[in-house]
Amino acid sequence: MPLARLVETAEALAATRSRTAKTELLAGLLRDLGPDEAEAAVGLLLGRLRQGSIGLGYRTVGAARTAAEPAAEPSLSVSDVDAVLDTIAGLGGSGSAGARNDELVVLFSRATAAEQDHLVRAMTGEMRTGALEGVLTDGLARAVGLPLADVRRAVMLSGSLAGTVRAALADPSTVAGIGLAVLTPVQPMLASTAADVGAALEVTGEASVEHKLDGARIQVHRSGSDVRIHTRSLADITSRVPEIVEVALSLPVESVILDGETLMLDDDGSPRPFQDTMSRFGTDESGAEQEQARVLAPRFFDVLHLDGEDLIDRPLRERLEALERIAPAYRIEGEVTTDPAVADRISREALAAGHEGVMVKGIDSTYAAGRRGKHWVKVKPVHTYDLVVLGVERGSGRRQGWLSNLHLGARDPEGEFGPEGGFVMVGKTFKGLTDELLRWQTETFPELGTDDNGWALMMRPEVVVEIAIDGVQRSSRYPGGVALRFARVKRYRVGDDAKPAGEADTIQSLRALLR
Ligand SMILES: Nc1ncnc2c1ncn2[C@@H]1O[C@H](COP(=O)(O)OP(=O)(O)OP(=O)(O)O)[C@@H](O)[C@H]1O
Repeated sequence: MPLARLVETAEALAATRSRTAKTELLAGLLRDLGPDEAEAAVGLLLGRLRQGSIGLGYRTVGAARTAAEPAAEPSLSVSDVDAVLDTIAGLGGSGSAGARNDELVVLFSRATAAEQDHLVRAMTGEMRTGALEGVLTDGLARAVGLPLADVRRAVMLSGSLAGTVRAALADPSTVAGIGLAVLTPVQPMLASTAADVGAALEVTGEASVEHKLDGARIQVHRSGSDVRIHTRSLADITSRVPEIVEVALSLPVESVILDGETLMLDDDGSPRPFQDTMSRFGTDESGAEQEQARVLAPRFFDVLHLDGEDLIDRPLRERLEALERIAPAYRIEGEVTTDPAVADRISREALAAGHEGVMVKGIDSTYAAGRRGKHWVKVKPVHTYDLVVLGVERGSGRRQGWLSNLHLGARDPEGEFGPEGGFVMVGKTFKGLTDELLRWQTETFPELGTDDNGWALMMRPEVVVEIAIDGVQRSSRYPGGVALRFARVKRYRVGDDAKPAGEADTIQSLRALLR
Protein backbone atom coordinates (compact mmCIF):
# COMPACT_ATOMS: atom_id res chain seq x y z
CA MET A 1 0.00 0.00 0.00
CA PRO A 2 1.27 3.51 -0.76
CA LEU A 3 2.26 5.37 2.40
CA ALA A 4 0.35 8.36 1.02
CA ARG A 5 -2.90 6.37 1.21
CA LEU A 6 -2.32 5.67 4.91
CA VAL A 7 -1.37 9.27 5.64
CA GLU A 8 -4.45 10.62 3.85
CA THR A 9 -6.62 8.32 5.93
CA ALA A 10 -4.91 9.47 9.14
CA GLU A 11 -5.57 13.10 8.15
CA ALA A 12 -9.21 12.37 7.37
CA LEU A 13 -9.56 10.58 10.72
CA ALA A 14 -8.22 13.61 12.57
CA ALA A 15 -10.63 15.87 10.71
CA THR A 16 -13.84 14.13 11.79
CA ARG A 17 -15.38 13.53 15.18
CA SER A 18 -17.95 11.05 13.95
CA ARG A 19 -17.19 7.52 15.05
CA THR A 20 -19.18 6.11 12.13
CA ALA A 21 -17.16 8.15 9.65
CA LYS A 22 -13.92 7.03 11.29
CA THR A 23 -15.00 3.40 11.18
CA GLU A 24 -15.81 3.72 7.47
CA LEU A 25 -12.46 5.36 6.72
CA LEU A 26 -10.57 2.61 8.50
CA ALA A 27 -12.66 -0.15 6.93
CA GLY A 28 -11.84 1.33 3.52
CA LEU A 29 -8.15 1.43 4.31
CA LEU A 30 -8.10 -2.15 5.61
CA ARG A 31 -9.89 -3.43 2.50
CA ASP A 32 -6.98 -2.14 0.44
CA LEU A 33 -4.36 -3.63 2.72
CA GLY A 34 -2.58 -6.94 2.13
CA PRO A 35 -2.08 -9.29 5.12
CA ASP A 36 1.70 -9.03 4.82
CA GLU A 37 1.62 -5.26 5.28
CA ALA A 38 -0.97 -5.39 8.05
CA GLU A 39 1.27 -5.23 11.08
CA ALA A 40 3.48 -2.49 9.66
CA ALA A 41 0.45 -0.41 8.64
CA VAL A 42 -1.28 -0.74 12.01
CA GLY A 43 1.95 0.28 13.71
CA LEU A 44 2.30 3.39 11.55
CA LEU A 45 -1.35 4.28 12.01
CA LEU A 46 -1.35 3.96 15.81
CA GLY A 47 2.16 5.29 16.33
CA ARG A 48 3.26 1.99 17.81
CA LEU A 49 5.87 0.60 15.49
CA ARG A 50 5.96 -3.11 14.74
CA GLN A 51 9.66 -3.01 15.64
CA GLY A 52 8.89 -1.76 19.16
CA SER A 53 10.96 0.91 20.77
CA ILE A 54 14.06 1.30 18.61
CA GLY A 55 15.65 4.38 20.08
CA LEU A 56 13.93 6.97 17.90
CA GLY A 57 13.61 9.95 20.22
CA TYR A 58 12.23 13.32 19.25
CA ARG A 59 15.69 14.86 18.81
CA THR A 60 17.05 12.09 16.56
CA VAL A 61 14.01 12.04 14.33
CA GLY A 62 13.60 15.83 14.29
CA ALA A 63 17.24 16.36 13.27
CA ALA A 64 17.02 13.87 10.40
CA ARG A 65 13.82 15.40 9.20
CA THR A 66 15.29 18.91 9.19
CA ALA A 67 18.20 17.62 7.10
CA ALA A 68 15.90 16.18 4.42
CA GLU A 69 14.20 18.19 1.70
CA PRO A 70 10.65 16.77 1.30
CA ALA A 71 9.86 15.00 -1.98
CA ALA A 72 7.42 16.70 -4.35
CA GLU A 73 5.58 13.50 -5.22
CA PRO A 74 4.75 10.47 -3.05
CA SER A 75 6.65 7.28 -3.90
CA LEU A 76 7.06 5.39 -0.62
CA SER A 77 5.06 2.29 0.28
CA VAL A 78 4.23 1.07 3.77
CA SER A 79 6.60 -1.84 3.19
CA ASP A 80 9.43 0.55 2.22
CA VAL A 81 9.11 2.34 5.54
CA ASP A 82 8.87 -0.95 7.40
CA ALA A 83 12.08 -2.18 5.77
CA VAL A 84 13.97 0.95 6.85
CA LEU A 85 12.68 0.53 10.40
CA ASP A 86 13.86 -3.09 10.36
CA THR A 87 17.29 -1.90 9.31
CA ILE A 88 17.38 0.69 12.09
CA ALA A 89 16.22 -1.89 14.64
CA GLY A 90 19.16 -4.08 13.59
CA LEU A 91 21.78 -1.34 14.06
CA GLY A 92 23.91 -1.44 17.16
CA GLY A 93 27.36 -0.81 18.50
CA SER A 94 29.67 2.11 17.82
CA GLY A 95 28.72 4.34 14.94
CA SER A 96 25.10 3.20 15.06
CA ALA A 97 23.84 6.71 15.81
CA GLY A 98 25.36 7.98 12.56
CA ALA A 99 24.06 5.03 10.55
CA ARG A 100 20.60 5.54 12.04
CA ASN A 101 20.65 9.19 11.09
CA ASP A 102 21.71 8.30 7.51
CA GLU A 103 18.84 5.81 7.16
CA LEU A 104 16.37 8.37 8.46
CA VAL A 105 17.60 11.19 6.23
CA VAL A 106 17.29 8.99 3.12
CA LEU A 107 13.81 7.88 4.20
CA PHE A 108 12.65 11.45 4.90
CA SER A 109 13.96 12.75 1.59
CA ARG A 110 11.79 10.18 -0.19
CA ALA A 111 8.72 11.34 1.76
CA THR A 112 6.42 14.28 0.97
CA ALA A 113 5.95 16.97 3.61
CA ALA A 114 2.68 15.38 4.79
CA GLU A 115 4.32 11.96 4.94
CA GLN A 116 7.25 13.40 6.88
CA ASP A 117 4.84 14.88 9.43
CA HIS A 118 3.13 11.58 9.89
CA LEU A 119 6.35 9.57 10.13
CA VAL A 120 7.79 11.89 12.78
CA ARG A 121 4.69 11.51 14.91
CA ALA A 122 4.50 7.74 14.39
CA MET A 123 8.18 7.20 15.21
CA THR A 124 8.24 9.36 18.32
CA GLY A 125 4.96 7.98 19.60
CA GLU A 126 3.47 11.45 19.52
CA MET A 127 -0.02 10.29 18.59
CA ARG A 128 -3.15 10.23 20.64
CA THR A 129 -4.45 6.88 19.67
CA GLY A 130 -6.19 5.55 22.77
CA ALA A 131 -9.53 5.92 21.06
CA LEU A 132 -8.29 4.87 17.62
CA GLU A 133 -7.67 1.26 18.63
CA GLY A 134 -11.36 0.73 19.34
CA VAL A 135 -12.39 2.29 16.04
CA LEU A 136 -9.82 0.26 14.18
CA THR A 137 -11.32 -2.91 15.68
CA ASP A 138 -14.77 -1.78 14.51
CA GLY A 139 -13.37 -0.95 11.07
CA LEU A 140 -11.77 -4.38 10.80
CA ALA A 141 -15.07 -6.12 11.59
CA ARG A 142 -16.69 -4.07 8.82
CA ALA A 143 -13.91 -4.60 6.32
CA VAL A 144 -13.96 -8.39 6.61
CA GLY A 145 -17.70 -8.75 7.37
CA LEU A 146 -17.39 -10.36 10.81
CA PRO A 147 -19.44 -9.73 13.98
CA LEU A 148 -17.77 -7.00 16.01
CA ALA A 149 -17.88 -9.15 19.16
CA ASP A 150 -15.76 -11.85 17.48
CA VAL A 151 -13.12 -9.36 16.37
CA ARG A 152 -12.98 -7.61 19.77
CA ARG A 153 -12.62 -10.89 21.53
CA ALA A 154 -9.79 -12.02 19.24
CA VAL A 155 -7.93 -8.76 19.88
CA MET A 156 -8.22 -9.04 23.64
CA LEU A 157 -7.41 -12.73 23.88
CA SER A 158 -4.47 -12.63 21.50
CA GLY A 159 -3.24 -9.42 23.12
CA SER A 160 -2.52 -8.09 19.63
CA LEU A 161 -4.59 -5.81 17.42
CA ALA A 162 -2.01 -5.88 14.62
CA GLY A 163 -1.84 -9.68 14.72
CA THR A 164 -5.63 -9.90 14.56
CA VAL A 165 -5.72 -7.56 11.55
CA ARG A 166 -3.18 -9.74 9.79
CA ALA A 167 -5.12 -12.96 10.55
CA ALA A 168 -8.47 -11.44 9.54
CA LEU A 169 -7.14 -10.08 6.25
CA ALA A 170 -5.51 -13.41 5.42
CA ASP A 171 -8.59 -15.50 6.28
CA PRO A 172 -11.57 -14.06 8.17
CA SER A 173 -12.81 -17.52 9.11
CA THR A 174 -9.80 -17.99 11.42
CA VAL A 175 -10.79 -15.06 13.67
CA ALA A 176 -13.49 -16.94 15.59
CA GLY A 177 -10.86 -19.52 16.44
CA ILE A 178 -8.44 -17.01 17.97
CA GLY A 179 -8.67 -17.76 21.68
CA LEU A 180 -6.50 -17.96 24.70
CA ALA A 181 -3.11 -19.42 24.03
CA VAL A 182 -1.14 -20.47 27.07
CA LEU A 183 2.21 -18.60 27.09
CA THR A 184 0.72 -15.70 25.02
CA PRO A 185 -0.39 -12.79 27.22
CA VAL A 186 -4.01 -11.60 27.31
CA GLN A 187 -5.15 -8.00 27.81
CA PRO A 188 -5.99 -7.82 31.53
CA MET A 189 -9.49 -7.10 32.83
CA LEU A 190 -9.69 -3.67 34.47
CA ALA A 191 -11.80 -2.07 37.17
CA SER A 192 -14.09 0.93 37.50
CA THR A 193 -14.21 3.01 40.69
CA ALA A 194 -16.76 3.58 43.44
CA ALA A 195 -16.65 5.92 46.41
CA ASP A 196 -17.44 3.23 49.00
CA VAL A 197 -18.19 -0.48 49.28
CA GLY A 198 -21.95 0.10 49.50
CA ALA A 199 -21.98 1.88 46.14
CA ALA A 200 -19.76 -0.85 44.68
CA LEU A 201 -22.08 -3.65 45.83
CA GLU A 202 -25.04 -1.84 44.31
CA VAL A 203 -23.30 -2.06 40.96
CA THR A 204 -22.05 -5.65 41.20
CA GLY A 205 -24.68 -7.46 43.29
CA GLU A 206 -23.30 -10.43 45.21
CA ALA A 207 -19.56 -10.03 45.08
CA SER A 208 -16.17 -11.36 45.98
CA VAL A 209 -14.75 -8.55 48.14
CA GLU A 210 -10.97 -8.85 48.00
CA HIS A 211 -7.99 -7.00 49.39
CA LYS A 212 -6.56 -4.64 46.79
CA LEU A 213 -2.80 -5.02 47.01
CA ASP A 214 -0.61 -2.12 45.97
CA GLY A 215 1.96 -4.01 43.99
CA ALA A 216 2.37 -4.71 40.30
CA ARG A 217 0.02 -6.74 38.13
CA ILE A 218 1.35 -10.06 36.88
CA GLN A 219 -0.02 -12.61 34.45
CA VAL A 220 1.51 -16.02 34.94
CA HIS A 221 1.37 -18.64 32.19
CA ARG A 222 2.58 -22.21 32.53
CA SER A 223 2.55 -25.03 30.03
CA GLY A 224 4.30 -28.11 31.39
CA SER A 225 7.69 -26.84 32.53
CA ASP A 226 7.50 -23.64 30.43
CA VAL A 227 6.62 -20.51 32.39
CA ARG A 228 6.12 -16.94 31.18
CA ILE A 229 5.35 -13.92 33.30
CA HIS A 230 4.00 -10.67 31.89
CA THR A 231 3.29 -7.21 33.25
CA ARG A 232 0.09 -5.19 32.95
CA SER A 233 1.32 -3.85 29.62
CA LEU A 234 2.13 -7.43 28.50
CA ALA A 235 5.92 -7.06 28.68
CA ASP A 236 7.72 -10.36 29.33
CA ILE A 237 9.62 -10.23 32.65
CA THR A 238 10.11 -13.97 33.16
CA SER A 239 13.89 -13.81 33.49
CA ARG A 240 13.71 -11.09 36.16
CA VAL A 241 11.41 -12.90 38.58
CA PRO A 242 12.79 -16.40 39.21
CA GLU A 243 10.95 -16.67 42.53
CA ILE A 244 7.59 -16.30 40.77
CA VAL A 245 8.60 -18.86 38.15
CA GLU A 246 9.35 -21.24 41.02
CA VAL A 247 5.90 -20.72 42.51
CA ALA A 248 4.28 -21.36 39.11
CA LEU A 249 6.22 -24.60 38.72
CA SER A 250 5.22 -25.77 42.19
CA LEU A 251 1.48 -25.74 41.43
CA PRO A 252 -0.26 -29.09 40.83
CA VAL A 253 -1.25 -28.30 37.23
CA GLU A 254 -0.20 -29.18 33.70
CA SER A 255 -1.17 -25.83 32.16
CA VAL A 256 -2.56 -22.65 33.66
CA ILE A 257 -3.02 -18.89 33.19
CA LEU A 258 -3.20 -16.94 36.45
CA ASP A 259 -3.94 -13.26 37.01
CA GLY A 260 -2.56 -11.61 40.10
CA GLU A 261 -0.47 -9.01 41.82
CA THR A 262 3.03 -9.22 43.16
CA LEU A 263 4.61 -7.26 45.94
CA MET A 264 7.50 -7.34 48.34
CA LEU A 265 6.80 -8.38 51.88
CA ASP A 266 8.61 -7.58 55.09
CA ASP A 267 9.68 -10.40 57.40
CA ASP A 268 6.44 -10.02 59.31
CA GLY A 269 4.39 -10.44 56.12
CA SER A 270 3.32 -6.80 55.81
CA PRO A 271 3.68 -5.19 52.37
CA ARG A 272 6.69 -3.00 51.66
CA PRO A 273 6.12 0.39 50.01
CA PHE A 274 5.23 0.26 46.35
CA GLN A 275 8.54 1.86 45.29
CA ASP A 276 10.43 -1.13 46.72
CA THR A 277 8.37 -3.57 44.73
CA MET A 278 8.92 -1.64 41.52
CA SER A 279 12.65 -1.29 42.02
CA ARG A 280 12.94 -5.05 42.55
CA PHE A 281 10.53 -5.73 39.67
CA GLY A 282 12.46 -3.52 37.32
CA THR A 283 15.95 -4.96 37.75
CA ASP A 284 17.63 -8.27 37.19
CA GLU A 285 18.42 -9.32 40.73
CA SER A 286 18.80 -13.03 40.11
CA GLY A 287 21.84 -14.31 41.93
CA ALA A 288 22.29 -11.07 43.85
CA GLU A 289 23.15 -11.45 47.49
CA GLN A 290 20.39 -9.39 48.92
CA GLU A 291 17.85 -11.25 46.80
CA GLN A 292 16.58 -13.28 49.73
CA ALA A 293 15.61 -10.11 51.57
CA ARG A 294 13.87 -8.67 48.54
CA VAL A 295 11.78 -11.56 47.34
CA LEU A 296 8.59 -10.84 45.47
CA ALA A 297 5.51 -12.63 46.72
CA PRO A 298 2.92 -13.42 44.04
CA ARG A 299 -0.75 -13.34 45.04
CA PHE A 300 -3.40 -14.55 42.61
CA PHE A 301 -7.01 -13.43 42.22
CA ASP A 302 -8.13 -15.16 39.03
CA VAL A 303 -7.54 -18.18 36.83
CA LEU A 304 -8.23 -17.89 33.09
CA HIS A 305 -7.21 -21.33 31.89
CA LEU A 306 -6.65 -24.64 33.62
CA ASP A 307 -5.34 -27.91 32.20
CA GLY A 308 -6.60 -27.51 28.65
CA GLU A 309 -9.82 -25.67 29.50
CA ASP A 310 -10.49 -21.94 29.07
CA LEU A 311 -12.31 -20.54 32.11
CA ILE A 312 -12.81 -16.92 31.03
CA ASP A 313 -16.47 -17.49 30.14
CA ARG A 314 -17.22 -19.21 33.45
CA PRO A 315 -18.60 -17.22 36.37
CA LEU A 316 -16.07 -15.82 38.84
CA ARG A 317 -17.46 -18.16 41.49
CA GLU A 318 -16.19 -21.19 39.52
CA ARG A 319 -12.87 -19.55 38.71
CA LEU A 320 -12.28 -18.80 42.40
CA GLU A 321 -13.10 -22.42 43.28
CA ALA A 322 -10.50 -23.53 40.74
CA LEU A 323 -7.98 -21.10 42.22
CA GLU A 324 -8.66 -22.44 45.72
CA ARG A 325 -7.99 -26.00 44.46
CA ILE A 326 -4.70 -25.25 42.75
CA ALA A 327 -3.12 -22.36 44.68
CA PRO A 328 -4.72 -21.97 48.13
CA ALA A 329 -1.50 -20.62 49.63
CA TYR A 330 -1.23 -17.85 47.01
CA ARG A 331 -4.80 -16.56 46.93
CA ILE A 332 -5.55 -12.95 47.65
CA GLU A 333 -7.74 -12.66 50.73
CA GLY A 334 -11.43 -12.07 50.25
CA GLU A 335 -14.98 -13.17 51.00
CA VAL A 336 -18.17 -13.53 49.01
CA THR A 337 -20.98 -11.34 50.31
CA THR A 338 -23.97 -9.11 49.53
CA ASP A 339 -23.75 -7.31 52.87
CA PRO A 340 -22.20 -3.81 52.93
CA ALA A 341 -21.30 -4.27 56.60
CA VAL A 342 -19.25 -7.37 55.79
CA ALA A 343 -17.62 -5.60 52.84
CA ASP A 344 -16.82 -2.68 55.10
CA ARG A 345 -15.15 -4.96 57.63
CA ILE A 346 -13.02 -6.54 54.86
CA SER A 347 -12.07 -3.07 53.68
CA ARG A 348 -10.94 -2.06 57.19
CA GLU A 349 -8.96 -5.29 57.53
CA ALA A 350 -7.29 -4.64 54.19
CA LEU A 351 -6.25 -1.14 55.22
CA ALA A 352 -5.05 -2.35 58.62
CA ALA A 353 -2.86 -4.90 56.81
CA GLY A 354 -1.30 -2.04 54.84
CA HIS A 355 -3.17 -2.58 51.57
CA GLU A 356 -4.74 0.02 49.33
CA GLY A 357 -8.42 -0.80 49.64
CA VAL A 358 -10.68 -3.47 48.18
CA MET A 359 -11.83 -4.81 44.86
CA VAL A 360 -15.52 -5.71 44.64
CA LYS A 361 -16.21 -8.23 41.86
CA GLY A 362 -19.55 -9.55 40.62
CA ILE A 363 -19.54 -13.22 41.58
CA ASP A 364 -21.39 -14.32 38.44
CA SER A 365 -19.33 -12.23 36.03
CA THR A 366 -17.11 -13.64 33.30
CA TYR A 367 -13.54 -12.44 32.63
CA ALA A 368 -13.80 -9.47 30.28
CA ALA A 369 -10.27 -9.29 28.89
CA GLY A 370 -9.11 -5.76 28.15
CA ARG A 371 -12.27 -4.09 29.44
CA ARG A 372 -12.81 -1.63 32.24
CA GLY A 373 -16.32 -2.53 33.27
CA LYS A 374 -18.91 -2.67 36.03
CA HIS A 375 -18.06 -6.19 37.15
CA TRP A 376 -14.87 -5.17 38.89
CA VAL A 377 -15.13 -2.10 41.09
CA LYS A 378 -12.26 -0.71 43.12
CA VAL A 379 -12.75 1.18 46.35
CA LYS A 380 -9.76 3.13 47.67
CA PRO A 381 -10.24 5.42 50.67
CA VAL A 382 -7.39 7.68 49.64
CA HIS A 383 -8.33 9.12 46.27
CA THR A 384 -5.63 8.49 43.75
CA TYR A 385 -5.89 9.47 40.12
CA ASP A 386 -3.71 8.81 37.12
CA LEU A 387 -3.25 12.21 35.48
CA VAL A 388 -1.20 13.47 32.57
CA VAL A 389 1.69 15.93 32.86
CA LEU A 390 0.88 18.88 30.56
CA GLY A 391 3.83 21.04 31.54
CA VAL A 392 6.41 21.73 34.22
CA GLU A 393 7.69 24.91 35.87
CA ARG A 394 11.34 25.62 36.63
CA GLY A 395 12.03 25.40 40.36
CA SER A 396 13.33 28.20 42.52
CA GLY A 397 15.09 28.30 45.91
CA ARG A 398 16.02 24.79 46.97
CA ARG A 399 14.71 23.51 43.66
CA GLN A 400 16.67 25.94 41.51
CA GLY A 401 17.90 24.14 38.40
CA TRP A 402 15.24 21.43 38.55
CA LEU A 403 12.05 21.06 36.56
CA SER A 404 9.67 21.02 39.48
CA ASN A 405 6.02 22.13 39.66
CA LEU A 406 3.84 19.86 37.49
CA HIS A 407 0.81 20.99 35.50
CA LEU A 408 -1.69 18.16 35.72
CA GLY A 409 -4.41 17.28 33.23
CA ALA A 410 -7.36 14.90 33.22
CA ARG A 411 -8.50 13.19 30.05
CA ASP A 412 -11.48 14.67 28.22
CA PRO A 413 -12.48 11.83 25.87
CA GLU A 414 -15.62 13.46 24.46
CA GLY A 415 -14.08 16.91 24.11
CA GLU A 416 -16.53 18.46 26.60
CA PHE A 417 -14.00 21.08 27.71
CA GLY A 418 -11.67 21.32 24.73
CA PRO A 419 -10.63 19.26 21.72
CA GLU A 420 -11.88 15.68 21.61
CA GLY A 421 -9.41 13.19 23.08
CA GLY A 422 -7.56 16.08 24.74
CA PHE A 423 -6.65 16.87 28.33
CA VAL A 424 -7.98 19.51 30.72
CA MET A 425 -5.77 21.09 33.34
CA VAL A 426 -6.99 20.46 36.90
CA GLY A 427 -4.15 21.60 39.11
CA LYS A 428 -0.46 21.80 39.87
CA THR A 429 1.82 20.16 42.38
CA PHE A 430 5.43 19.69 43.40
CA LYS A 431 4.56 17.88 46.63
CA GLY A 432 5.78 14.33 46.99
CA LEU A 433 8.59 14.79 44.48
CA THR A 434 11.73 13.13 45.84
CA ASP A 435 15.18 14.22 44.66
CA GLU A 436 15.25 11.10 42.53
CA LEU A 437 11.98 12.02 40.83
CA LEU A 438 13.11 15.64 40.35
CA ARG A 439 16.29 14.41 38.69
CA TRP A 440 14.36 11.98 36.49
CA GLN A 441 11.86 14.57 35.29
CA THR A 442 14.54 17.20 34.73
CA GLU A 443 16.38 14.74 32.48
CA THR A 444 13.35 13.31 30.71
CA PHE A 445 10.86 16.11 30.21
CA PRO A 446 12.83 18.35 27.79
CA GLU A 447 12.51 15.57 25.16
CA LEU A 448 8.75 16.05 25.33
CA GLY A 449 8.80 19.84 25.23
CA THR A 450 6.58 21.68 22.77
CA ASP A 451 6.95 25.25 23.98
CA ASP A 452 9.21 26.96 26.50
CA ASN A 453 8.63 30.48 27.84
CA GLY A 454 11.63 30.32 30.18
CA TRP A 455 9.45 29.90 33.22
CA ALA A 456 7.55 26.80 32.24
CA LEU A 457 7.96 24.07 29.67
CA MET A 458 4.80 22.89 27.94
CA MET A 459 4.87 19.21 27.07
CA ARG A 460 3.29 16.64 24.81
CA PRO A 461 0.66 14.93 27.00
CA GLU A 462 2.32 11.53 27.33
CA VAL A 463 3.59 11.02 30.84
CA VAL A 464 1.08 9.60 33.32
CA VAL A 465 1.60 10.31 37.00
CA GLU A 466 -0.35 8.89 39.93
CA ILE A 467 -1.54 11.68 42.18
CA ALA A 468 -3.10 11.39 45.64
CA ILE A 469 -5.63 14.08 46.55
CA ASP A 470 -7.86 14.86 49.50
CA GLY A 471 -10.66 15.82 47.15
CA VAL A 472 -11.59 18.45 44.59
CA GLN A 473 -13.17 21.87 44.70
CA ARG A 474 -15.10 23.94 42.22
CA SER A 475 -12.89 26.21 40.19
CA SER A 476 -13.49 29.09 37.85
CA ARG A 477 -9.82 29.18 36.95
CA TYR A 478 -9.53 25.77 35.31
CA PRO A 479 -11.58 25.03 32.19
CA GLY A 480 -13.00 21.75 33.55
CA GLY A 481 -14.55 23.58 36.53
CA VAL A 482 -12.67 21.54 39.13
CA ALA A 483 -9.34 21.90 40.91
CA LEU A 484 -7.46 19.27 42.91
CA ARG A 485 -7.14 19.72 46.69
CA PHE A 486 -3.80 18.87 48.29
CA ALA A 487 -2.43 17.03 45.31
CA ARG A 488 0.79 15.08 45.84
CA VAL A 489 2.80 12.81 43.57
CA LYS A 490 2.75 9.10 44.40
CA ARG A 491 4.65 7.73 41.40
CA TYR A 492 5.12 7.91 37.67
CA ARG A 493 3.31 5.30 35.58
CA VAL A 494 6.29 4.56 33.34
CA GLY A 495 8.50 1.54 32.68
CA ASP A 496 7.06 -1.77 33.81
CA ASP A 497 4.17 -0.01 35.47
CA ALA A 498 3.45 2.10 32.41
CA LYS A 499 0.00 3.44 31.66
CA PRO A 500 -0.70 5.17 28.33
CA ALA A 501 -2.13 8.69 28.45
CA GLY A 502 -5.20 7.38 26.64
CA GLU A 503 -6.05 5.45 29.82
CA ALA A 504 -5.54 8.31 32.26
CA ASP A 505 -8.46 9.23 34.52
CA THR A 506 -11.12 11.49 33.06
CA ILE A 507 -12.33 14.94 33.97
CA GLN A 508 -15.76 13.37 34.48
CA SER A 509 -14.39 11.05 37.21
CA LEU A 510 -12.92 14.09 39.02
CA ARG A 511 -16.10 16.12 38.64
CA ALA A 512 -18.00 13.19 40.16
CA LEU A 513 -16.14 13.92 43.44
CA LEU A 514 -17.81 17.33 43.64
CA ARG A 515 -21.10 15.65 44.49
N1 LIG B 1 -7.69 -8.47 44.35
C1 LIG B 1 -7.40 -7.80 43.24
N2 LIG B 1 -8.12 -8.01 42.11
C2 LIG B 1 -7.84 -7.34 40.96
N3 LIG B 1 -6.86 -6.42 40.85
C3 LIG B 1 -6.10 -6.17 41.94
C4 LIG B 1 -6.34 -6.84 43.17
N4 LIG B 1 -5.43 -6.39 44.05
C5 LIG B 1 -4.69 -5.48 43.42
N5 LIG B 1 -5.08 -5.32 42.14
C6 LIG B 1 -4.51 -4.35 41.19
O1 LIG B 1 -5.50 -3.35 41.00
C7 LIG B 1 -5.69 -3.07 39.62
C8 LIG B 1 -7.18 -2.88 39.34
O2 LIG B 1 -7.45 -1.55 39.08
P1 LIG B 1 -7.48 -1.03 37.60
O3 LIG B 1 -8.02 -2.08 36.72
O4 LIG B 1 -8.21 0.23 37.64
O5 LIG B 1 -5.94 -0.88 37.28
P2 LIG B 1 -5.10 0.45 37.30
O6 LIG B 1 -5.68 1.35 36.27
O7 LIG B 1 -3.69 0.06 37.20
O8 LIG B 1 -5.48 1.05 38.72
P3 LIG B 1 -4.67 1.23 40.04
O9 LIG B 1 -3.67 2.29 39.71
O10 LIG B 1 -5.76 1.68 40.97
O11 LIG B 1 -4.07 -0.08 40.43
C9 LIG B 1 -5.18 -4.27 38.87
O12 LIG B 1 -4.59 -3.89 37.66
C10 LIG B 1 -4.18 -4.91 39.82
O13 LIG B 1 -2.87 -4.49 39.49
